[in-house]
Amino acid sequence: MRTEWANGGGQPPRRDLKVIVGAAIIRDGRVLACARSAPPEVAGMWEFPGGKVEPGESETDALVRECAEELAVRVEIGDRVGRNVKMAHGRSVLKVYSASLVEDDQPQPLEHSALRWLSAAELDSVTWLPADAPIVAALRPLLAPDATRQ
Ligand SMILES: Nc1nc2c([nH]c(=O)n2[C@H]2C[C@H](O)[C@@H](COP(=O)(O)OP(=O)(O)OP(=O)(O)O)O2)c(=O)[nH]1
Repeated sequence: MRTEWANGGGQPPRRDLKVIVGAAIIRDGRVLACARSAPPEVAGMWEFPGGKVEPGESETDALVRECAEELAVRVEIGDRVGRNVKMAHGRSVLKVYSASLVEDDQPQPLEHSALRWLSAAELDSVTWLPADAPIVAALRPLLAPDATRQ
């Protein structure tokens, strides 16, 4: 007998699916990229600030918490950017949202080794974590085309 699952995908729903959220913080036509400081295998690669959604937490709440912890900033969360990206053989999924800084909050690299504001033309000047590639592509039209135009 064939089993139909409520998610309609023909796959058993994963109770252990880990959701990782990232914030594409955009200011003056540039996005904030953050260099990971750990673990060693990904140190120096670039990502969006964020992390795991904790049990009972919404994705938006997780982003607000992670941006405060990692960058000491307040953010307002906007629309999704790009698609869900499956990671770790489908055990986790990356979801990125656009975000804006509240007032004049200035990001501080509390957990990253460097921060950079990138225009569309500068997006490829850093090495992103591999899972971020489709997100970076979807982000491009939302940014200023080069570093001089805003
Ligand atoms: N934050 C973030 N993580 C990403 C991105 N792309 C990507 O593959 N990841 C991966 C790296 C990690 O394996 C995982 C997130 O882990 P993390 O260490 O940042 O999450 P966390 O702050 O909740 O971790 P923890 O130290 O509290 O356990 O997702 C991205 O753009 N942003």
